Amino acid sequence: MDKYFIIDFDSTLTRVEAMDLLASISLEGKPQKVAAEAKIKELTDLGMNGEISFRDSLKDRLLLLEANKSHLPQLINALKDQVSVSFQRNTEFFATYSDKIYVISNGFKEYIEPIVTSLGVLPDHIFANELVFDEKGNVTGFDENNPLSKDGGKAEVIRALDLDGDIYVIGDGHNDYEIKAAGLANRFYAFTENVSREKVMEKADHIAPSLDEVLFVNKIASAISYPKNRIKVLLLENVHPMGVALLENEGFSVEVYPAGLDEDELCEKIKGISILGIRSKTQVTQKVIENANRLMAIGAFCIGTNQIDLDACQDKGIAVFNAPFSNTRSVVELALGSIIMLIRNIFDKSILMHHGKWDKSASGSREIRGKKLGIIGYGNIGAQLSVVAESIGMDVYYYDAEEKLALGNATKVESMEALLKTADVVTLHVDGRVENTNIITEKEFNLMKDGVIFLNLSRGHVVDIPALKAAIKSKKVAGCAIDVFPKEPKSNNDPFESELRGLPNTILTPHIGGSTEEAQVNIGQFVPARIMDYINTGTTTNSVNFPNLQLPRLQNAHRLIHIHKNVPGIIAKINQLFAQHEINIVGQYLKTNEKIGYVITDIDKAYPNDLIKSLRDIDHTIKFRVLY
Ligand SMILES: NC(=O)c1ccc[n+]([C@@H]2O[C@H](COP(=O)([O-])OP(=O)(O)OC[C@H]3O[C@@H](n4cnc5c(N)ncnc54)[C@H](O)[C@@H]3O)[C@@H](O)[C@H]2O)c1
Ligand SMILES: O=C(O)[C@H](O)COP(=O)(O)O
Repeated sequence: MDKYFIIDFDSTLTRVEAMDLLASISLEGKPQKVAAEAKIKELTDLGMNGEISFRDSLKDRLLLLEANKSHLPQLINALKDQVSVSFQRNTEFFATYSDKIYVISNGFKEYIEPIVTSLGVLPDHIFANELVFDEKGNVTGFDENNPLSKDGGKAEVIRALDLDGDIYVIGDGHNDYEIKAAGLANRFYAFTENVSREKVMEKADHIAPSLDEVLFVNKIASAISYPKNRIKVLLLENVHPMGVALLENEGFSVEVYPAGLDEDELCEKIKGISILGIRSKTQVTQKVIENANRLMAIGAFCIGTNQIDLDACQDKGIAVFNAPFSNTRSVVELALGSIIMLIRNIFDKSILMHHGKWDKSASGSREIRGKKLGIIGYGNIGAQLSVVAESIGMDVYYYDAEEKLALGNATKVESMEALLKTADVVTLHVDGRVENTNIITEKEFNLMKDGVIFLNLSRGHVVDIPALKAAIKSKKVAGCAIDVFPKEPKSNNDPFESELRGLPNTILTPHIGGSTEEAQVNIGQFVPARIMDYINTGTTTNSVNFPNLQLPRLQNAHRLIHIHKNVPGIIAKINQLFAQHEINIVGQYLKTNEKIGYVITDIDKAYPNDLIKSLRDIDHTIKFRVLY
């Protein structure tokens, strides 16, 4: 049975309503422009939702337009840039199926024809209204005999066409659904790439966020390997709206959740999800990964990735990305600010003031100038803090488990013990690996100077909290700032429990070291960009668990992405298959780490179907996908 595609024009084939665009041209410079444009939009929506008769909507809009023939070339030019993105990329569909595609619109032929014929639609497959002009070229109305100027006109046109085959209607308006309602179409696809109308979507057989989706469900070759709307994204823990918007604009189906989820909840939620976005709270455990049946990538919208079982992800071919330095500066500023507040006992003084007590005294208050700052963990945050602290006069010492270049005049110390004995202020900036659990216990506090200032803005589990409490009570620690806790509430609605509550000169902050507008915007841009690069091109730059490969843009080729266990002979097997099938390799890229191999092969477009199956079937294959 032949399939015919009936495609609407305004807001489906183009991103805009052409009459809105015409209004902005024809009313340019006129005082009534803003009001008339708003009214035209309102009338369009009422008509498209089926809330007023189409003919009334058309008449009223034309009256408001005050259009003239001379406005049309400008309109056509503007419309050329407004062809819907998924239609632009699927010109091959128009070329291959030109005898099966009809554009039927209640708009006007005068501007529709030049746009859709340039896509490859046949002139005699275009049905639309026609404008009527006076002798000065002013639009005075429309051809009232044209069936498309009447309610139910689209159905009438299709009936007259008497097409022998299945009829699939793609449109955003109620008037498109009416074709199906009249019993003239087999399926109605509510097209939502540009506008989503609830009332129309309710009636649809299928919601199509892009033309690719229609082609995909009809098993017609599309310009992209997989419709983006089928890629489900779950974003937890209040990821910044910038990140949400970027992923939505990419066409993914994004679900947002404000808090973290516990293991069991996530095991349920993760099913069917292709991209997971989290922050520091959500534990992505082995069990979660076992339940993740479609997961391709995880974005940690933060620095730390200790909350993710990276090995389990690797074993399942799930790439993990983070934002390694987007909030570094924010943590540094909070650390420095806290040091000043603590060394002057500001918080306790402020609390007294709020209780009406005036305690003016210099006793126990000091400057930070010349004090010895001891940084444990001289990574991105530790090193930046070193520079900033030195610039306001602190004497910086650091200890890192790895060899690190001293910045400015900072002094490298050979052991943590030596650093603890030296520093007036000890600040922790180590990463959250399991081995760092309780690296600061009673023993380490005992090594510190009496009256030390202590900060932890790294991870909660690195400090033994009862030992810290004892050190504060004994005045070994004169002040501390703690931003991270072994157990943190799941959301802002859950209570905060800690032994540290109520202790003197103790600044407790709710894990906000990286929570500034600037940092969250940076992260909201950085992580989606890495994820989209990975999904669209296979690029793994900045992945924390995948071999890092920066890949060129894919041009006129198919990209085969093969993730496998790093065992000998896989590349040979892949290339053997290409040779057997006489496939021309355009480019090949390979990188391995201890556990996995990542091979990308760009090949000529033509390849037999069984090649894909053979590649998937190679022993030790973890994941395989094709991009084009
Ligand atoms: N409070 C917040 O909101 C917040 C924000 C951002 C980052 N963080 C946390 O801050 C920490 C530091 O972040 P970063 O970006 O600088 O990380 P990083 O990976 O750049 O630096 C960590 C450094 O610690 C060193 N290190 C690890 N274990 C050590 C140990 N036992 N002794 C000495 N050195 C050790 C590493 O060699 C590395 O140089 C991380 O735990 C991160 O999760 C917290
Ligand atoms: O790892 C980080 O970047 C910090 O711990 C911040 O985490 P958050 O995004 O959960 O605040």
